[in-house]
Amino acid sequence: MASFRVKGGNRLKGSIVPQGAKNEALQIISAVLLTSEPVHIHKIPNIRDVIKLIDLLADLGVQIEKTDEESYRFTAKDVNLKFLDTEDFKEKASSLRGSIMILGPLLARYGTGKMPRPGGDKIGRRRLDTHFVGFQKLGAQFDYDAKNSFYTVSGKLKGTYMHLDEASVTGTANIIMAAVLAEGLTTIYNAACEPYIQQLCNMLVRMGARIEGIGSNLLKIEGVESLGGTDHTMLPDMIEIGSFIGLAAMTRSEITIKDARIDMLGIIPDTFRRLGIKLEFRGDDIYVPAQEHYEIESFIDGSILTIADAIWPGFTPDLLSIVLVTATQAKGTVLIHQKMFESRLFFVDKLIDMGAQIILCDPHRATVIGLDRAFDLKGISMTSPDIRAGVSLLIAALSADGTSTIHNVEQIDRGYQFIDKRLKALGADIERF
Ligand SMILES: CC(=O)N[C@H]1[C@@H](OP(=O)(O)OP(=O)(O)OC[C@H]2O[C@@H](n3ccc(=O)[nH]c3=O)[C@H](O)[C@@H]2O)O[C@H](CO)[C@@H](O)[C@@H]1O
Ligand SMILES: C=C(OP(=O)(O)O)C(=O)O
Repeated sequence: MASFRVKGGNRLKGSIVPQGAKNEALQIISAVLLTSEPVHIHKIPNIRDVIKLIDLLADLGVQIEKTDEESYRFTAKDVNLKFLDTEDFKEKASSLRGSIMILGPLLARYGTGKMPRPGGDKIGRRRLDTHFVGFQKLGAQFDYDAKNSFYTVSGKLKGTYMHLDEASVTGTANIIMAAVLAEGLTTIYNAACEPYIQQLCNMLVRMGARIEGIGSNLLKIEGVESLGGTDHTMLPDMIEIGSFIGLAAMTRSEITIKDARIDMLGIIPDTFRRLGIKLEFRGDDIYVPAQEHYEIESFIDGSILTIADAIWPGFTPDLLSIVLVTATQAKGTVLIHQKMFESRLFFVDKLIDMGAQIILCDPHRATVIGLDRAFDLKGISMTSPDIRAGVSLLIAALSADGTSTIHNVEQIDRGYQFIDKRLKALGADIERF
């Protein structure tokens, strides 16, 4: 188990380039299984979950060539489906959430797909019903071996109308990837439409898929016989961008986030602005000036601001922990409402130990009463429970008085590329041990 030793209090300064988006990469890399032709993908983040997925594809027989630091060419000509029956597959596929998205492509192209219960953050119940109900609606047979938590889907797919019970991100991606090769028209209503999904759809269209409604919650997909190769470049990771905004505000730092694709950030910049954080758009860069104080807005009627997660184009749940930690040094009060996940707010105990004023109202809601720098948080020893809580604790530690130790930073490495090295380059005092 790796750890970070963080000496807080340094002001950071400089420019940082966001990595390619983690959750987009997991979809896009899965989609290479849909074609026998080469798919050349750029801006692939060098993070644990993505490396694990690439390894899984290599085990399945996909030819993989690293063409530069952040680019790989994938050719899924001869896929070895026997690997799906091995213990090795079960172990590897169950170690990340994103692996679930190889199911749709395998089912569509080979008529069969298997998967153990996938891994990912332990942040509450994470059901997969949307994925499997969608596959079944497309005509697939579904079997669940409850004893071994093993899912199997098989059959020839036929387009249909479906209204998803929830706008699941990975569920929508999986169903889209199945439908592009199904016979006839598939209509997906209540589809997720995150930038990750838009990017996936745009890539599939370049591969020859016929998809209408990209960016909306109503997708119409006319199945085609086969798909060809393409080139694809990942968007900058919007969750990293939000994390850097929070980090800059908490540590009174002046940071420029380069090439942020501001047009794809939705409500994220305005949500940080509601905490009182000043942001300037300079071309496609986001400049965050050093800020001694920032004041949380109230609603127009004077009531306390609530920041809640919602499906896109609402505010992503993956940034709520970062908003929460950032609010601890703001002036004012905010209610953080994590609607989607049940166990994502428990990390606030550690912030409370550091001196933050937070009331955990219930598993979904926490009220943060900002300290307005009346005093610094103090460094403590803590363990990173999940990827975004981990980064929030890192931000708290970097702003704190004294030294903190954060254990289990593999959680952070799942989604933030070389984070210690990149923050050190901005002046952070952080050691991995
Ligand atoms: C690998 C990957 O891409 N992971 C992301 C993906 O996970 P993932 O695709 O697993 O998440 P889902 O979108 O399926 O669901 C997330 C949670 O929200 C709930 N839910 C979802 C939709 C809805 O309309 N109502 C509702 O309550 C689900 O029951 C679940 O508890 O999307 C999540 C939601 O943005 C992100 O936190 C994860 O980082
Ligand atoms: C919850 C997340 O990831 P995963 O779905 O891979 O667990 C996340 O990226 O914040």
